[in-house]
Amino acid sequence: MGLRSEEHQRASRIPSQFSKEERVAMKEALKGAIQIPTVTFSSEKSNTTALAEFGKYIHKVFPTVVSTSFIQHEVVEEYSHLFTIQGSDPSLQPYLLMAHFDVVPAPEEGWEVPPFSGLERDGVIYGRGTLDDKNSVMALLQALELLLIRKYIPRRSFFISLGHDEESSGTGAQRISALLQSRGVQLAFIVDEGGFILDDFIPNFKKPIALIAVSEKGSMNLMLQVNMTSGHSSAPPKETSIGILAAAVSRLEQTPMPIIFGSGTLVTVLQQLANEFPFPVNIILSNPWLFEPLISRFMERNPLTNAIIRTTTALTIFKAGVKFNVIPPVAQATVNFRIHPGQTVQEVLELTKNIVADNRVQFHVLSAFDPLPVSPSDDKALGYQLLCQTVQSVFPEVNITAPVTSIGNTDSRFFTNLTTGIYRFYPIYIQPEDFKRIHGVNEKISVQAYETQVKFIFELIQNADTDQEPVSHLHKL
Ligand SMILES: CCCCCCCC/C=C\CCCCCCCC(=O)N[C@@H](Cc1ccccc1)C(=O)O
Ligand SMILES: [Zn+2]
Ligand SMILES: [Zn+2]
Repeated sequence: MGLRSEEHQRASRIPSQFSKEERVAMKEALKGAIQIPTVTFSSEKSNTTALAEFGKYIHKVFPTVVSTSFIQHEVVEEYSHLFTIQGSDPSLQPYLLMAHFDVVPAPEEGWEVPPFSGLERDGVIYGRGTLDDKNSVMALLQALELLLIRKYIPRRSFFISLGHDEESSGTGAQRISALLQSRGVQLAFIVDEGGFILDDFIPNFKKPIALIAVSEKGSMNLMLQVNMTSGHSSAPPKETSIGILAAAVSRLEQTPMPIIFGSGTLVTVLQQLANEFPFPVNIILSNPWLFEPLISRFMERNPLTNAIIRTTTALTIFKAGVKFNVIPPVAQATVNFRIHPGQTVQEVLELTKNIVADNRVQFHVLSAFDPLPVSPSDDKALGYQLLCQTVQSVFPEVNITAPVTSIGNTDSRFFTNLTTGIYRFYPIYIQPEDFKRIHGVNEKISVQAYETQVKFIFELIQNADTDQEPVSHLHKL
């Protein structure tokens, strides 16, 4: 794709090379960020002292960003941050880079180092938020700081949105989206957390694959409730609220939602992978419809690939009973569904009621949204192409880039009114065991991976200064 003439790019390009002092400063800045325990416990409870401290911290470590005349910094919804970087060419449509600095809780059990210590061991920084998502927050500001120090003036305007409550599906990013909308902003594209460079994941396949998420699964939190008469445990009824509810949720767990294979990004990934395998795997992968049962059986075995082919059902909360000799009148359970792009909230609700098939069980939808629209990934999709171009230059060993659907949700879902091009991508290698560390124990990032993430943003911002305008796309579903 002719994003911009090579000659023009070369002339004004700032090389992504950082001095030893800069490299030390950037890793120390990340460690400092990890040490601020910006924990979101629930939508009602977060560490607001830490959230405020984080705001002061970014002022301290990125002095050039906050003092540059063409950058406006606003605090939104008390703790979130919006940076507006005014480009020199107002004819170019702006874009948005997003991340969040709240983190999920990290009880110390099982951690090799305290989760908020930011300790470095053997070239690896440990701590909650090193992958999700303080690394991205810090890399965005760090890359901008380094560009500004080198007197870089962007041509294309852009925004940096740093949310404070992504982990509780809060309002920080929503308010930033509303603010941009009230200012009449339309964006060329958005980049948020999500996809990554998958490494050593597929058996007997050693090549890395850059997965750029062009959509997100939908979600539903459904509360199931059973009310029965309470009483003395010495003369129990034949069935209790707990027993009926336990049987209902067990049926849900034992009856996975149907496999939906047909549409969208999965077929594209498989077809791209097909070229990399010898006979007969190449034939199987390039004809996914024909070999659907075989491929599905293989994908079902791994929780990550299983999540790609169906709506998932996760039993996450179970509440009943207060005393060993009292039959509780009420039992409640919450089920978290991640909805495949081929289904809707309504369809999943109906299927769930049919699986439970017990009219003593009541259903209460606590929160829900349908799968997100699919952003374009063709050769005219500016955001997607810029990410591919930057992957190629920063990770020359990665030859396969493919669009996927994110199995988790991101703050970018609140921005669908502002653009059709929403891409979710961490420019880092993730192996299966790293994936478990996100929201798990011993979350960590190597110093080298973090430096490369900064380099990626440094390059992406410069690549975005292309004359190319995005072609208007309708959302594909
Ligand atoms: C052929 C190989 C295929 C392998 C496919 C792997 C595809 C993986 C794609 C994306 C990875 C997902 C990254 C997860 C980022 C999600 C961040 C997150 O945890 N979000 C929370 C947000 C949330 C939402 C609603 C309420 C509270 C919090 C989440 O989704 O739970
Ligand atoms: Zn995250
Ligand atoms: Zn998260």
